[in-house]
Amino acid sequence: MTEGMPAGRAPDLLAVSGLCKSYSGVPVLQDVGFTLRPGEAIALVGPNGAGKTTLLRCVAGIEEPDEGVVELEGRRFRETDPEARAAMACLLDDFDYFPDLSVADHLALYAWAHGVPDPERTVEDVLRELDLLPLADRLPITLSSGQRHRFGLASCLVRPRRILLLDEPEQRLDAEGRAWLVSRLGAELASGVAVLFASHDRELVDAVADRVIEVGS
Ligand SMILES: Nc1ncnc2c1ncn2[C@@H]1O[C@H](COP(=O)(O)OP(=O)(O)OP(=O)(O)O)[C@@H](O)[C@H]1O
Repeated sequence: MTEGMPAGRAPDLLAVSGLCKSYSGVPVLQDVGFTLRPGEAIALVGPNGAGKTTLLRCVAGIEEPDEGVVELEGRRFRETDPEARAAMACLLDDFDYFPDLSVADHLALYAWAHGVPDPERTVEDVLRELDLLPLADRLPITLSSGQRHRFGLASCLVRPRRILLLDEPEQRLDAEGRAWLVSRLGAELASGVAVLFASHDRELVDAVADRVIEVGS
């Protein structure tokens, strides 16, 4: 246990401190800081343009903050560090895929690249869970926006993860999909995965988040 840590408190997985980010001189993030422990969920809330996505992108290392530090288990987080990359599964605005690989092939490649022992089995299980099995052989471009969003969520679930970073994971999901999301995120937390997510869905936030950060206030 870390010196000085209260008994029973898990050590921080992620520690964010002093994050500042401006675009063209206009401040978006000003001195943002928080910590996230295993099995804990933090929701980022706030109106359109508040800075939620910017904060997630800075934490994921996709965006360079003007100031501030992101640490994974006490070490500075670098996207180029394979260990750090292996820990963080992200679904951000700009989910990218290989346009000429089928849904299943894409996910299998992803699982294999992350060292999952039985990629095909893992992919099949996740496709089934997300109702994507009938679409396994389709190209991503042929999916509806909701199906493509499920595909993005699937890409986070076929790989190992200790932190899930999700930007509006509820978007484009139908009612059944939203109920699934609540229960899946609950299962992730129960297994010790930490979740940092931005959301406009109050029900999802209330059901999943241990703490809420109002971004931009
Ligand atoms: N690359 C960029 N260049 C310039 N301005 C940007 C850039 N990215 C974001 N912004 C601005 O930063 C502010 C925060 O944007 P951000 O996408 O982080 O907000 P958000 O809270 O995620 O919004 P939403 O709820 O609409 O998704 C907005 O004013 C946006 O216009």
